[in-house]
Amino acid sequence: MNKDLLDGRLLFAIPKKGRLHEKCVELLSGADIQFRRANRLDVCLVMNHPIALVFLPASDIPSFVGNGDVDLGITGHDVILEAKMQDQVTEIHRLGFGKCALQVQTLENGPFNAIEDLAGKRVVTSFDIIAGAYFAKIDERLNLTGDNKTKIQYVGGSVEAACALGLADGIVDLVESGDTMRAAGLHAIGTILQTEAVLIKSNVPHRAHHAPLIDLIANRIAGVVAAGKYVVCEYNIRRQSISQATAITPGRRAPTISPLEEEGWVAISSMVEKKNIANTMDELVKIGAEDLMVFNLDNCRV
Ligand SMILES: Nc1ncnc2c1ncn2[C@@H]1O[C@H](COP(=O)(O)OP(=O)(O)OP(=O)(O)O)[C@@H](O)[C@H]1O
Ligand SMILES: O=P(O)(O)OC[C@H]1O[C@H](OP(=O)(O)OP(=O)(O)O)[C@H](O)[C@@H]1O
Repeated sequence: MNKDLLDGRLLFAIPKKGRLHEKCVELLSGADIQFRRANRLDVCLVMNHPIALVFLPASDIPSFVGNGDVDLGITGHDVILEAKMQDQVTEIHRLGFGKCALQVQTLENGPFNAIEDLAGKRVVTSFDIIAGAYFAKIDERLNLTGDNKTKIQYVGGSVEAACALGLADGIVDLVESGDTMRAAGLHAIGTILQTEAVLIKSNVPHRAHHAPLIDLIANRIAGVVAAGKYVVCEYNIRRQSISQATAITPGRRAPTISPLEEEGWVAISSMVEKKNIANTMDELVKIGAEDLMVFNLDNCRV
């Protein structure tokens, strides 16, 4: 692509493959950031904003944003810490996907069942910076020095195989459902951190002229994320139950309450967190709510 085409455009880095890619593309579509990516091309122009998307490996995005080569990016919180870029980037929003935990794991029927048991032993991981810092603190606490310190070895993938192959006494790897860990005969003996995908911007000052466009995109993305988190719950209820009903569905600011044509009844409409909706409906039915309806949101600003 001709470099002049990028002049003046905000550069926005998106994971080019892997766990986060598909969700990012959905998020861009929800925020009406329109693009057509030619086959195998890693840079593409957004049609309805002065933005160019740059498709990069998730693990490279923190340093591209942190060094000011691109303005905005989406990647995992874990990846930012692993790249030691937490002071060079600002995490604008958590995005509610790519949620998992970075855990210390050992063989289920093996001798190492606590973090302290692993201190001084061999740990294999793709997160050698985070795991190194974590075990350095444990070594220090246990006064392990020199050759007695925990040995951290980097591998690029298939970390879960390292214990069974006899290469490691423990591993540090991401766990979401736990299927990979269980299939490899491992169990978790400690959690180093919880992570999810985040929208990040560069702290490099020469990128500051893009601030209004960054705010616009960040607000749109926040709207799409919130829309995925909430539903709208509407129901009818007797007037004398309003205070109980509003305690169950307080809404974000307050519920909307409208009179019904039928004497003594009102309709209440309120945003409810999706994960609580089944319990909320049970409680509403118990206090006499009728005609309950739940609607998904396509988009919102809250
Ligand atoms: N099982 C998972 N569940 C949820 N999020 C995950 C999971 N695995 C990884 N992630 C998140 O996605 C990020 C990228 O992981 P992913 O495995 O897709 O890497 P990748 O850059 O595509 O590397 P690779 O090419 O080795 O697969 C991780 O750093 C983490 O934030
Ligand atoms: O707890 P689970 O739901 O099983 O997820 C955990 C697995 O997901 C990630 O790998 P991924 O499947 O993305 O493949 P990778 O090993 O190629 O990175 C991670 O490295 C684990 O192996």
